[in-house]
Amino acid sequence: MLRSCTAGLRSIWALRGRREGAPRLSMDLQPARRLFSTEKVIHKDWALPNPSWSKDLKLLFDQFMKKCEDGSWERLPSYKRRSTQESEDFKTYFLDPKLVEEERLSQAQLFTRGFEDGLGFEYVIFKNNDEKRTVCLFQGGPYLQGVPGLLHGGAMATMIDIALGSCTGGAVMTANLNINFKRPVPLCSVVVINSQLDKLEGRKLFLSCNVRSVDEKTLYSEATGLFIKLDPEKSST
Ligand SMILES: CCCCCCCC/C=C\CCCCCCCC(=O)SCCNC(=O)CCNC(=O)[C@H](O)C(C)(C)COP(=O)(O)OP(=O)(O)OC[C@H]1O[C@@H](n2cnc3c(N)ncnc32)[C@H](O)[C@@H]1OP(=O)(O)O
Repeated sequence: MLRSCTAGLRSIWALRGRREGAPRLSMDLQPARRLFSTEKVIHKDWALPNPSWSKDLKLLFDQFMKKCEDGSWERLPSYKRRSTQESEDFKTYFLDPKLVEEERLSQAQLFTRGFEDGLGFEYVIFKNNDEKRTVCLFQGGPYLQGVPGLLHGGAMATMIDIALGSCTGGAVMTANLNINFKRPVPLCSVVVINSQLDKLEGRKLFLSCNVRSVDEKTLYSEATGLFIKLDPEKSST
């Protein structure tokens, strides 16, 4: 585990070194470059391998990509920002312009995608629509440390929330999340989150998941969640 983390960090530092060593642009060109690279970052799909991914994560990714070939599974792309359609869906419920200034909103991004490659949340989600379940492959980086050498429980809870949410569809909010942390997760290791939709009752979606090691021998966590489809007649704020 430690070896893969060190290798990951080494490649991050190597990337940084290259970036820092790159020739600087003149002052006049920098704003244009910043705008261009920001655009590229916003539209980049982050649920794809990068040099910080461990051998385990790449191997599992390849296995699931194979399962996608017959159409039974699909890889969910992941962006730093919500799509225009998703944002419009949620604006219907959270319309109060006093809450967040438009300028601040334009800076908003999914916080799990706010880290440099390998330092935070590295993950990809695969969905099986017929079976109403998803598999999330997650490698928690060194900036997600809680107890020394271990992944912070809040980081795990975040990924569980996202994994359960990926089994829903449309505009939903988490109403309840229950997690049993059974074993601590080593920092920089890869875990597999298996989530499923158990029951749909009106606007209520009942979901559950388990978090296991790649070899499936260790059960790290079990969780249940209640998600509520937002009611267009109600404003939540
Ligand atoms: C989400 C993005 C999706 C994009 C998709 C991208 C691709 C997929 C990839 C990745 C997925 C990403 C997933 C991200 C996940 C992140 C989610 C969050 O972080 S959410 C922030 C934290 N949650 C809050 O802040 C909620 C705060 N609470 C509320 O706003 C309301 O309470 C709300 C909307 C949850 C419900 O309010 P009401 O007014 O619409 O509905 P009422 O009438 O109160 O409840 C409806 C039913 O649910 C029960 N209910 C509500 N809350 C309950 C609770 N806590 N426990 C038990 N039952 C509850 C009620 O008893 C009622 O049941 P009866 O219909 O009468 O049978």
